[in-house]
Amino acid sequence: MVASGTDSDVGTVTDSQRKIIETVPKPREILLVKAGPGSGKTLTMARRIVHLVEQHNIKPEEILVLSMTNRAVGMLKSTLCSISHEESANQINISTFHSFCSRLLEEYGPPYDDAYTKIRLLDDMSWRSFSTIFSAKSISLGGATINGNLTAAKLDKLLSSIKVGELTITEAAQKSNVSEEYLKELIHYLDRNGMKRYSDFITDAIKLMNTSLKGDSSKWIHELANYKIIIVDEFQDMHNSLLKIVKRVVSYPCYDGTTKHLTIAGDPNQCIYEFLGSNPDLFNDIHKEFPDFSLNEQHIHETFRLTPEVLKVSAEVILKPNGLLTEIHKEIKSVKPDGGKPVLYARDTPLEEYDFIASEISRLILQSGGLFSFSDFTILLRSNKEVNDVADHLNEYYGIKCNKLGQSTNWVTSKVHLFLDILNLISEKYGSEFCLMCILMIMDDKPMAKGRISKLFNALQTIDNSEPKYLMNYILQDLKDPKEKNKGSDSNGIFSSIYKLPDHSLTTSYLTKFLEGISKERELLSHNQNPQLIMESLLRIVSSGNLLEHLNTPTSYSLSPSKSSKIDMIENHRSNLDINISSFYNSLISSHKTYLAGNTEKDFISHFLRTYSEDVPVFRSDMVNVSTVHTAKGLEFPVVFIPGSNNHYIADWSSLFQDDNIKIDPVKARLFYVACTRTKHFLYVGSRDRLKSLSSSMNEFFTESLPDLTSPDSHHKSILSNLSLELDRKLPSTQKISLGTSLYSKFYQNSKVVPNTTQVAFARELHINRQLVCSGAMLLHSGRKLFHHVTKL
Ligand SMILES: Nc1ncnc2c1ncn2[C@@H]1O[C@H](COP(=O)(O)OP(=O)(O)OP(=O)(O)O)[C@@H](O)[C@H]1O
Repeated sequence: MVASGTDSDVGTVTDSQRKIIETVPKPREILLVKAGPGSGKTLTMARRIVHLVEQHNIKPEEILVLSMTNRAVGMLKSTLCSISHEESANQINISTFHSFCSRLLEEYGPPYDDAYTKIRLLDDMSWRSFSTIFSAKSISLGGATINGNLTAAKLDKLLSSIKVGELTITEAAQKSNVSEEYLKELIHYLDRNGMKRYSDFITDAIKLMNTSLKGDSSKWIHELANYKIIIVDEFQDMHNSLLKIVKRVVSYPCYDGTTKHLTIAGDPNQCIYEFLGSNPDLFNDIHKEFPDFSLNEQHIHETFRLTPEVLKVSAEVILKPNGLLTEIHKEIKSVKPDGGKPVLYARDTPLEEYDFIASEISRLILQSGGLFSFSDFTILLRSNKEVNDVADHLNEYYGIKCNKLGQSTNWVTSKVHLFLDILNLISEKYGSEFCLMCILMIMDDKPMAKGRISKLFNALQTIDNSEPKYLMNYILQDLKDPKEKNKGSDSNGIFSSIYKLPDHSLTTSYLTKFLEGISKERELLSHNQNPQLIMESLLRIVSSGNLLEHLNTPTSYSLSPSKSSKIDMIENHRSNLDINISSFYNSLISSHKTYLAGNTEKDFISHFLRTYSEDVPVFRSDMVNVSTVHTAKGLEFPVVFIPGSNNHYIADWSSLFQDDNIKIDPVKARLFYVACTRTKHFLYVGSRDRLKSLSSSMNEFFTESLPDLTSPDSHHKSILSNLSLELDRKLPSTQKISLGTSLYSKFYQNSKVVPNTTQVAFARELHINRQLVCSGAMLLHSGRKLFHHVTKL
């Protein structure tokens, strides 16, 4: 039942939401909120927070909210701002686990351990460079050459096992037959420079919390002892190390001697991160994790997103046959009007399937008179490779522009990562000399470059390196006056003795110019830092020396055999480079917005260097969304396609639609459940088999008839009015709708519908498919033009 919502504190919520919102936050109790897809968990948590502050006298700084993704954090923050005063909403600490841990280490770490004064996130790309630089057959150490015998992958594995405590340094050295001293040096180097991986943040934060409790209460971490309420959203995704954080924070003592209250929310059937260690049974076993806490379990009984028909498919076709139908999923009711059965379509080849998707998109846009826009459509796939392939294909053959969700930070793993190394040097962050080594590797294009870098690293272990900028200053001094190398401190001249002139004059001159550029741009950016100025500085820096050439050259260019494939490679690389540079710039812009909205960092570059990898999807009305199911989690869209017609190429969901005696597959079922519950209105499922050849019960849930927006009877007319209400958009004029409809039919009649191609010989099949593709492309191309025409009316 939807409540009328007269209470100004609680607002328009259902009875079950209201009960959760108003539950008294008892100490040493867990409020366990289990709720299905689209039940408004985010809104319920936001309203609970407001209620706690306004009705239970809880101060905003006594509440900590932890979530898995930056997107979930953003959604909760914006919901909170919309229902309460922005000022008090901003006082509540809502963080992702990683940003909570890294901030804890930076803010509270130094009094306990000096090591916490310098923390730098080592992303995958830098970690790879680290492993590459320090892996070799022979390694320099203490002036001698020792047997290294390490590939980059092997070193990566070794260091990771040491860091997570699976192997001691001695065991790792014995296992891989390398010098223990060398491994020690590398670990020491990472520690000394505060170079941490994400997993280190979690382990170190737990260590810090434990250490802080060793003294009396005056030594406790103030912020943690102050929290009375901990709220964790998307609890089904919790994996072991994150659960450890929750347990540590919840059991952290309070100054007033009470125990904290924990509210957790989630849907056990949306647990799709088992490969990272999350466990769908955690919800049921929660008492084992918190044995001293009492449990108060509550459910939300409604879904605001799913139509009754989609809800039925999710419960009866997906959950029930796979043994996943629980009380919550049985109880849940849709508050929405009927929306028609989901469509199950079968096509023989991927091309036919794309043609169908492209035609449906154009049909719905046209027949709705432009009520739908391209970004209302989302295609959900299982892997990033499928996302890329489908997006490229739709773009190339049908002219559909695609927004690949979750890939807006792809630049992080491209050559554009160089910009991050430069920004680290500009801001003189700890560990920035490692960035300088990475850049030196690019500048030194002579054979044995890696050997020289590791020699430099080894030699540098002996000099005073307590300052983050020591390497840069040191090299500058050495470059300026190499004659001085035998004077002054012992360390003088190391660089020029490794990069000897004249052999390395080019590298030396590149490096000199580069370092001068860094000093100059640092000075300029010390007055004002905004995305445009930063971008200009970066472009000026890379324009000198060979960095621009490095950016412009594809990675495996020199290995490519023929001239024509080299040209293709360059073209492909340049267009990707364009995309990556503009997405880097977009990341700067969106990070700048969050920086201006209030943060703790002293300057914008520091803020950016901490948050650059956090991806918040941006929707573009002229682009269809293409995404993996994992990335689309937590999102909702008006129309969802889940391709699956061809099992050679696209994820094969077909076993889910077979009779119950087919093997139960809960992992696949949960993934499909997340996918199909992203839709607010229409759901299209691709299948290898026609509906009539599936078990007869499937007719009850699916249809092969496409949603009809144009039928003149009142029922169908109401589909468009309902859509306009739900999309919160004005219903297009009758003139627009009939124009779109007639243009669509005119075109549709002209396009040739190709018969089933399975029996046609391979060549002919290709030919026919090609025709089909062309007709699809023309259809959409005209659709696009018509769409603009219709919307202009
Ligand atoms: N009481 C309510 N009245 C009307 N709409 C609501 C109410 N509560 C939530 N909604 C709407 O329901 C939709 C789904 O909410 P939300 O995204 O929070 O669901 P969720 O439970 O987090 O779903 P999922 O687990 O699938 O991510 C949103 O559009 C939200 O605005």
